[in-house]
Amino acid sequence: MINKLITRIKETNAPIVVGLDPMMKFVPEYIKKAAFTEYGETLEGAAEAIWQYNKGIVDAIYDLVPAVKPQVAMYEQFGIPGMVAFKKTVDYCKEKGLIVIGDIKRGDIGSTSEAYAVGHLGKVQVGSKSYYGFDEDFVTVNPYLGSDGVNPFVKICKEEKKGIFVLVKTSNPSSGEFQDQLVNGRPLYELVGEKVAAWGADCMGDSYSYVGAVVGATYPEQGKVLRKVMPKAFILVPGYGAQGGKGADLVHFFNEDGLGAIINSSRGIIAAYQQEKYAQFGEQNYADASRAAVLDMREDIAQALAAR
Ligand SMILES: O=c1ccn([C@@H]2O[C@H](COP(=O)(O)O)[C@@H](O)[C@H]2O)c(=O)[nH]1
Repeated sequence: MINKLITRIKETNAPIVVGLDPMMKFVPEYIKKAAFTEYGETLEGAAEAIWQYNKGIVDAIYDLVPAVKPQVAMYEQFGIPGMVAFKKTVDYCKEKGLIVIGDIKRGDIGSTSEAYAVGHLGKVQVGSKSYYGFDEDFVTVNPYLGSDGVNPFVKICKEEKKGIFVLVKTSNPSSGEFQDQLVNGRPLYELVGEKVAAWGADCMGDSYSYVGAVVGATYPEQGKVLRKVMPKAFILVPGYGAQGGKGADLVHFFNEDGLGAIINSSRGIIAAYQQEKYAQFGEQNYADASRAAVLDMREDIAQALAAR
């Protein structure tokens, strides 16, 4: 899957992942109205609304980008109907040829991590049969329980030819509270970066490992260091757009080959129509606004890379 991701990045010329983080406040009124008319103001109604909203966005951007990243929390808050909408979104994106990165941030003791890995990347055994659960292509993994929380994901990735992105240095303001703590004089995120390189060493695709990392665009200096610590890890970079990250902040996340990073934007793209810059599209054309935002993001990144 890492090879496919790289091929699609080259084909689209867009190292971009569109974050599918649907919030009800982003869903246009006409979509909510239709969903609530059919299902009432219920969890089912909300789930239908976010599914229809997602579908509109995916139809508008699927030819421009290699990948999408549905954030499971945005679906989980609507209980079982929300998780059905998550699965429908995963399947629809895959039908459209998109690579799906499930932002699930899981990681637990080994036996529990194994169940998470089976449920999201692999197949679960039921008697003599086996079934895919959510069946994303990549998932995000929280490594802070140590190797036994990560290894089950790596094992399933090997079997299924899928991949993971391991949280190394997250984009949020308080990420330094623990991640920047010095251990033997070095920040913890650097040690985690070294572990990512080690976990990924025997998980190589043609040029990059399918054990990747998450490093926030909001920490460009740390990104520069981590790029060197994990030269073969693909870096998923959230924090662009709504969290303040800009094209110029991203350049050090890429290797000299122009590859090695994929930049996420969620709110900045899916709720573009609510921004002044794209307001002319209006609510009815929210998906066209998302398409315009992807094109602008692609240009921003291309300019930043050309100027480095
Ligand atoms: O360090 C991290 C890890 C994950 N995320 C996730 O990415 C998106 C960002 O959304 P925006 O709307 O583009 O800010 C969201 O799903 C986060 O949970 C992150 O932001 N930082």
